[in-house]
Amino acid sequence: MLEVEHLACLKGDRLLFRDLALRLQAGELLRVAGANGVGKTSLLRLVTGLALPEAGDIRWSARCIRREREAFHRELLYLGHAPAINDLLSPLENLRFACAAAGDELSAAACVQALERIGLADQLDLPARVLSQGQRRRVGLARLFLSARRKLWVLDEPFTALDVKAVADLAQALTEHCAAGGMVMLTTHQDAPFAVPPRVLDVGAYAC
Ligand SMILES: Nc1ncnc2c1ncn2[C@@H]1O[C@H](COP(=O)(O)OP(=O)(O)OP(=O)(O)O)[C@@H](O)[C@H]1O
Repeated sequence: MLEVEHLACLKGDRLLFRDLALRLQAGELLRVAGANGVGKTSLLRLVTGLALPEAGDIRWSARCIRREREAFHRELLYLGHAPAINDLLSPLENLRFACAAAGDELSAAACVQALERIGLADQLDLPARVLSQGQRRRVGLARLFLSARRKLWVLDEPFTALDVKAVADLAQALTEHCAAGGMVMLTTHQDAPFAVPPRVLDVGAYAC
């Protein structure tokens, strides 16, 4: 379980939010909502341990994520709002690099399968710089199909630039991850076709 209590986020000299609390249990999908600039991305970065809070506690399996950083990160998949892609590399090379950097030893065949599943069968070997925005997004999202063992998926605007079918497929993949005992925490400004509407956390309710 992910537990957050009394969380405060400072940017420069501005307190974005304070006293934010959330709980995410196995099987749950949480949508982090709020206006532009309210602090959704900032919250995701705090929860993943990529940024430090001004105040508050973040626990994974009842342990502080700062003290158990490595164990926490083994169970976490974080995809930021901008696809982290090297333009000179192909989708396959990018995916293999991202997996290796995260400590996942995966075969080329498994990566090819994930890219095919996300709809990039015809772009496997193209340099990433020629890909469309939606295809670039898909390169990053292919990691979802290789990350079932990572319980917590934290996704910043995963639906951006995807076409209607890809949005539906992604919503299905996230639902399946939760059904298998995983957890998803995401931001999105668009309505995604989830079979069951996700629980919503409004960051604006904690704004300063
Ligand atoms: N040095 C700084 N001083 C003051 N405010 C800052 C500083 N750096 C960032 N900010 C503010 O912190 C906020 C960061 O917002 P964040 O990216 O978390 O918002 P968001 O809710 O994800 O927005 P969006 O919906 O646009 O993606 C913004 O309002 C930004 O203006």
